Amino acid sequence: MSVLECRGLGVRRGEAQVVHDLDLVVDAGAWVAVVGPNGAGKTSLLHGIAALTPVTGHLRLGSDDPHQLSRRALARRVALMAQQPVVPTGMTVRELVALGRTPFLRRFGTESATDRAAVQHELTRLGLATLADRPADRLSGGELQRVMLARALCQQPTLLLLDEPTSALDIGHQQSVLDLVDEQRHERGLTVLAAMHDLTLAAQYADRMVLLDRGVLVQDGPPAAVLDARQLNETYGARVDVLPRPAGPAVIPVRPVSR
Ligand SMILES: Nc1ncnc2c1ncn2[C@@H]1O[C@H](COP(=O)(O)OP(=O)(O)OP(=O)(O)O)[C@@H](O)[C@H]1O
Repeated sequence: MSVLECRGLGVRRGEAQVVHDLDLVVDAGAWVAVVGPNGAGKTSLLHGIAALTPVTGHLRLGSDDPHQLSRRALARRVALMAQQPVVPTGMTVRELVALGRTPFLRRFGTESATDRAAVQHELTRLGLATLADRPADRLSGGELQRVMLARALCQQPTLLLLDEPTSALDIGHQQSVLDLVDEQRHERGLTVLAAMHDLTLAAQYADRMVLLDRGVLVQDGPPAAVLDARQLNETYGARVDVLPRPAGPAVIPVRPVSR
């Protein structure tokens, strides 16, 4: 059963068509990395799927059109960890993470013991327990990124959309955060669609990669097939070597040797 189905999907931003005629079917429990150069349309695609931006064509989450679901129903199914999170002023880390429980709150917005336990659980798992009472607008970029992931996981979604989830993280936190998402995938069949610039890291976690170029899906397959040096040169204008490694291909930037 597919969790996500896009057929002939289009996304416009302002006057520009930024995603064109995109076909993508994602099965339950898969991890699909969305890669491509700056401006390729990765964020626009994720925002279209999360019903934050209008789309054209066919889009289904299971059998539902996300654009027709109520915000509450949609938030119980899909969580987006945004690339540029909005942090309300005056909110603590715990309160910001607790926003992930909003779709589960009872009438009058009261938190249950289950909601509080879910928040504490994610704070602890992401190493944020000691930051819980700090103002959320006074965190480092990497701390905030982990807070936003904790909030998304609190939603207990079926589909997790990650937009550059590790861009501000040091190498240790990159691995621990992606390991944690992968654990959720195996424990409860979470499906992951993640826009990532680090191709080597993306290849280690995703079992499938889709490559966007100027809004068009140009490659779709296992990382070893998509990460081809010639293709990457064509799409990114990058000089790279691609080395086969047991955990997935490693993409190494190559600087021409100067004389
Ligand atoms: N609100 C907007 N109004 C008009 N154009 C926009 C808007 N947001 C994005 N765009 C344009 O849409 C195109 C796709 O942008 P998008 O953010 O989806 O790309 P991306 O692949 O996520 O890029 P990056 O890797 O730089 O984050 C870009 O040309 C961008 O300038």
